[in-house]
Amino acid sequence: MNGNNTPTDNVVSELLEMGFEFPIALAAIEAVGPSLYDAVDFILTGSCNVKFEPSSTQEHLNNAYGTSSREACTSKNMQRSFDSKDHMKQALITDHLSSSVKLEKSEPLGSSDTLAGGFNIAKSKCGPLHKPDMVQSSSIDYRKMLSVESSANDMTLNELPTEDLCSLKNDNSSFHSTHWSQGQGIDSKWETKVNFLLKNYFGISSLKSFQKEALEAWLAHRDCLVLAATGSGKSLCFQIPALLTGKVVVVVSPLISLMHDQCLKLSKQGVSACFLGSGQPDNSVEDKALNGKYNIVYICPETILRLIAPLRKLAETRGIALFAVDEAHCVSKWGHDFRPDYRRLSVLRKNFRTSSIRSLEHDIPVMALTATATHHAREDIIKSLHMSKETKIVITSFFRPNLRFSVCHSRTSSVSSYQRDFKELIATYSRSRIADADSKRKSIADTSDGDESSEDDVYDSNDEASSDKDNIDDGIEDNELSVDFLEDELDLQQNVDDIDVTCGEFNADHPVKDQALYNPDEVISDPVEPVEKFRVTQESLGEGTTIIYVPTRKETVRLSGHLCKCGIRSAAYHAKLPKRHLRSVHEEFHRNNLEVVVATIAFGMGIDKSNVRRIIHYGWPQSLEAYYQEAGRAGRDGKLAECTLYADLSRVPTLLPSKRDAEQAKNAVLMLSDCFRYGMATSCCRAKTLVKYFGEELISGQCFLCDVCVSGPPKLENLKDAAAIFLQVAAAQYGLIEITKCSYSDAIYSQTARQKYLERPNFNMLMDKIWERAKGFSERGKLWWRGLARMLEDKGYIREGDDLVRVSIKYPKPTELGMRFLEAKEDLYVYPEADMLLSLQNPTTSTYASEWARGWANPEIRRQRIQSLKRKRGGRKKYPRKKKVDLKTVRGRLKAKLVKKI
Ligand SMILES: Nc1ncnc2c1ncn2[C@@H]1O[C@H](COP(=O)(O)OP(=O)(O)OP(=O)(O)O)[C@@H](O)[C@H]1O
Ligand SMILES: [Mg+2]
Repeated sequence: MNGNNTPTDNVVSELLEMGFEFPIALAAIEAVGPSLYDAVDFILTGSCNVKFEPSSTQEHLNNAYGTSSREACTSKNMQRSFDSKDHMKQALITDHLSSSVKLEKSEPLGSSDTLAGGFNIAKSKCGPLHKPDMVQSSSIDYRKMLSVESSANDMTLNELPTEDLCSLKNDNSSFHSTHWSQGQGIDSKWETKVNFLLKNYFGISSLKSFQKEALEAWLAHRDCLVLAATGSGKSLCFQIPALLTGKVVVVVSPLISLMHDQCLKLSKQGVSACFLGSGQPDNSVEDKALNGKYNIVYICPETILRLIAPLRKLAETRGIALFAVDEAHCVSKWGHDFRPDYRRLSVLRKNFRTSSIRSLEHDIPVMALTATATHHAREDIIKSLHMSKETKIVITSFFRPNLRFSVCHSRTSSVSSYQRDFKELIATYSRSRIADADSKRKSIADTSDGDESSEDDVYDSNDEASSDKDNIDDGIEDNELSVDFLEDELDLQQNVDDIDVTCGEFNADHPVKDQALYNPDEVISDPVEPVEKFRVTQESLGEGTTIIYVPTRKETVRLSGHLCKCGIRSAAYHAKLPKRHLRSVHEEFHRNNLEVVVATIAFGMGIDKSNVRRIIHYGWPQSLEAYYQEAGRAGRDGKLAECTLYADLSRVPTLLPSKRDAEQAKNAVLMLSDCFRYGMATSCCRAKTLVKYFGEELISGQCFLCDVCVSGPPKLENLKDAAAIFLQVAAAQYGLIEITKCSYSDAIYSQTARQKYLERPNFNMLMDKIWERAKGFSERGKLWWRGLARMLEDKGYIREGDDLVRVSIKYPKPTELGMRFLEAKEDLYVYPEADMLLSLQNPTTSTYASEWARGWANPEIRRQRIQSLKRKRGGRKKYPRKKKVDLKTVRGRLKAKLVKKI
């Protein structure tokens, strides 16, 4: 940040970076002064704390977005919001945990310093443990949170006072002693014991087969790599060993919020746990963890590297049953979420083996778990973690039979696209709200009124046709990043912690006692269920929540604003927003108070909410790994859920900026390229493509649900002639064929022209030649040829002339295989892909460069072109003219900055 900037300048730039509009940022600063924290509060919450009731949402929106934002920012409204600021201020660091938190007035709270030390969870008042909103309905007792030591802290399985657990204790006392030795007490009956634990702690009737395999590997003291679909239940594989042995299980996890949520869940299930993040260490929680007070200790990779020595001690005293590396794809440079610290976890293997700790009978096993790792990534994980040669690899099907995948063309990010693409979503939520309880009649009336007007306001069906046409961009190759992408988007490459505590402790609450509460219907279905269940179904998706992933922070704010305007309870989520807001969004989402969260990929790993019905990607994801991981957050209850990718199929996606070395950059392009091909495909089942990417063949051959399975592929075409011309032109340019052999009449170039292009003719040059010479193909736009070139490249007929890796070929050079195809004059039956179909639906008269250039010499043509350009400009966003700005005033300086940014 510039040293000359005033505090106001800095706050405004920060707000702009967060995605807020300039006038709103200014208005907020005028209202609350140059405090970033207060300004964000002011914008996001208006006159109240973040609430997502329809009325307040509307107000919140009016304050934050669009034309109404200006009205809302009148001094009266601002004053009202400002007056209530104190009311919404976060009093304590832990306030963000839950709005259902109950403060015990009789006992004053300590200072926030004390609170930062950690917190204990009181007994749950919630219902069955496996209820999706169980975590939300809990209450946190701050009195207990403040107690330095709770007797429950030391509670082990043996001491839990329920009848069931007493019987468990009697049954399994041998393996709950502090010095339980792996191998002792675990006999052939281990499965019965595990089933007992499953029922009592997790409300689950039996292990899935992959969980059983992973546990068997652990029992045999083997390292294990578990690859199982998102939401399939990988956590149990490392939670059970802690309960079975009474030893500690250390889990490496990448995010504090993820660790926090898992600890909270475990405490409800009767398992004590804590997490140790990477911030300022809290010695009391850390000490207790290292003294073996908790069954499960979650640690972020940086911290575990710091704690190797005390962990070795722990291994010798209470004992460590297992090291689990969760979200293990973070280890791999070939993965989509690489974390350098994960790579250093090989220290675990080195430091916790019999050769380095004498009292150990066996090396402490390492279990790595992930839902998304290709073959390459798997090898990398095993190698990087120094896992043993005997590592057992447990793989389950990646297939999620209840997910309906589809791809739609959309320009995205333009308001007209929002109106068209989210019309159905808005209608769905409006309908479900209208069908709500009578007691909410008033708010229903408000909402439906709002919807009607908003539809009138925002949706104009006439607009659809015109914007559809606008949507096709035959200019294709646009590798330049938009202004939005040029902002600092580095954090988009990573998930974000929406919690600002560095550690926390969670004591075991009572596990489920009443088996009658256990409802098998609510348990997630096995991922390899027969597909018949969902076959040919158009059943409604039903109620539930939606996550929309967008590529930029600005867009989270913009799209969420649009949805709110249309009456949807929606909120934005991205890494730059204050943690308190993020945590609040997280919780309101889990409580079903929010219908839609519009987020960057910061709304990340480990979102374990059962009723997410739709995952919408609004813009190209960066890899299929990331896409599948994010899509996997839908339908965890086993019911039908939808995963839709809206992308501009006429444009080649670009990589978001990030620090990458040459190898990573190459790999990132390859991953993006696979993603692009997934979007373009029209003939292969989406689910099949996705699981194949992870090395699995779909047994049923297709999912019967996705857009391709439902609509079927397009008509098969023989593109032999087009392919031949493309290859001939390319081969002639490279001098690979005798010019006289060209089948089209005048493909002969002058020697100088040939010389000029000989070195490396690019795709556009080839297009000019094709249109110039092969008149029969003039109705096929560049987009169509781009599709054909991609097919030829995939078949190995052409390759990049400069040997660089690109998402879409730039310098097509025929290969030997391509030349053989050309000579053999073979048929080429293919299904046209998405961009080819798009091009044919919106034919444009193709002009080749030389003709186009000559046009400028003709005054009449020149006049027409200039006029048409002006017309086009008129219809587009008008950028502010460079006005003279007064650099002496704050407003002037900010305006100058804004104009510069644009
Ligand atoms: N054997 C089982 N039977 C029924 N439900 C189970 C079983 N094992 C786990 N589950 C449930 O599956 C849900 C998801 O579990 P978990 O969070 O461990 O998934 P995951 O595989 O780690 O997902 P992710 O890849 O997103 O991290 C949990 O609610 C859990 O209770
Ligand atoms: Mg998990």
